[in-house]
Amino acid sequence: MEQPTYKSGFISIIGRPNVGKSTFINQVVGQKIAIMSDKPQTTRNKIQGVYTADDAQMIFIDTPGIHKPKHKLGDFMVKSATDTLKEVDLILFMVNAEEKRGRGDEYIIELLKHVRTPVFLVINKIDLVHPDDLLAFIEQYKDLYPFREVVPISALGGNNVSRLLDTIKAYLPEGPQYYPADQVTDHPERFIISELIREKALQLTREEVPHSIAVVIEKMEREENKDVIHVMATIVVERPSQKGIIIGRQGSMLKEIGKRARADIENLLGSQVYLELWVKVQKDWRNKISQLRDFGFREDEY
Ligand SMILES: Nc1nc2c(ncn2[C@@H]2O[C@H](COP(=O)(O)OP(=O)(O)OP(=O)(O)O)[C@@H](O)[C@H]2O)c(=O)[nH]1
Repeated sequence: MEQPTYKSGFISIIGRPNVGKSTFINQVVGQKIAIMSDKPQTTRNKIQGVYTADDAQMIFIDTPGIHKPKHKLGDFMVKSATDTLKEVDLILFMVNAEEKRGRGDEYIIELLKHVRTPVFLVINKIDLVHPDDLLAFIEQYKDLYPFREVVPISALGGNNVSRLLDTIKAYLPEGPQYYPADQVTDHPERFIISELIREKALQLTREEVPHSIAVVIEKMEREENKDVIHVMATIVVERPSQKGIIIGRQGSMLKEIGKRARADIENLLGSQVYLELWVKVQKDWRNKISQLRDFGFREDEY
C-alpha cells in the first residue's frame, strides 16, 4: 500500500519585537517548548519549536539579525540572516494588527526582497481590532511585497491558527519527519548529544566526510531497573562511500566514535550510557539544511 505523503520543512518567523512570535509558537507546539529556548545556543539559528502532526512536521526557527533593525548591523549579520532566509522553506512575516507599519517592518521587507522563499504576511492580535479595519491594515503592506498569503490570526486566543497551519502545510515540500514527535518537548539534551556525536565523527574522520553528516537521536530512555540510559542515534551521511568511512574496518571507526561520544554523554547526563549508533545514507540531506545549523549539526564557522 502506498504511504500518504509526509511533508516537512523549516519555517522562519520574523517580525518586530512584541508582535507575538513566541506566543504563536507556544500556541502551536504547546507550553513545554520554553525548555528549548532557555538553552544557551551558540549556533546561528535557534529552533523555537517543532510541530509534529500525522502528515507533517514544521520546524520553526528564529533568525537573529532580523529583529533588530534599530541597531546598525554588520554586513555579516545581514548576510547570515538573509542566507538563512534563503534556506528555509517558508517565511512568516508577523505584524501586529494594532500597530501601524514602521521602520522595523520596512527593514525586514527590504531583506525579504533578497530572497525567493515564499513569504506569508501573518497579521496577529486581530482580537484587538475591529474586523472592518483589517482591510485598510493590509493595504499598508500589499504594494510593498508580493506576499503569497495573508493570514490574520490571534496567537493568544488561537483564532485562525489551525487555518494558518493548513496553509503552511500546503507550501511545504515532501520530506522526512526530522525529529521524533517528543523530541523538543522532553529532551533538550538531545541536541547537545547529537552535537557531541557529530563532533567525534568529524574529529576522527578528518576531511573525509566534510560537513555532510547529521546526527539524529532516535531514542533516549532509561533502562528499566538499571542506572543506564540507552541512547540510540543515527549518523546520516550523503553517500555510501561516507558510510563506509564512518563505519571503518570491521566497524572500528564507529566503535571509536561511540566510545568517545559515550564518555562525553555520560559526563553530560551524569549517568551511565549505553550508546547505540547506526549509519544511514540519505541523499540531499545536506542541501536542504546546510545553513540550519541548529539541526544538531552546523557548518564550520570559519
Ligand atoms: N491580545 C493579544 N495579545 C497578544 C497576541 N499574541 C501575543 N500577544 C501579546 O503580545 C505580547 C508580546 O508577545 P510575544 O509572543 O512575547 O512577542 P514576540 O514577538 O515573541 O516578542 P520578542 O520576543 O520581543 O520578539 C505579549 O504580552 C502577548 O501576550 C494576540 O493574538 N492577541
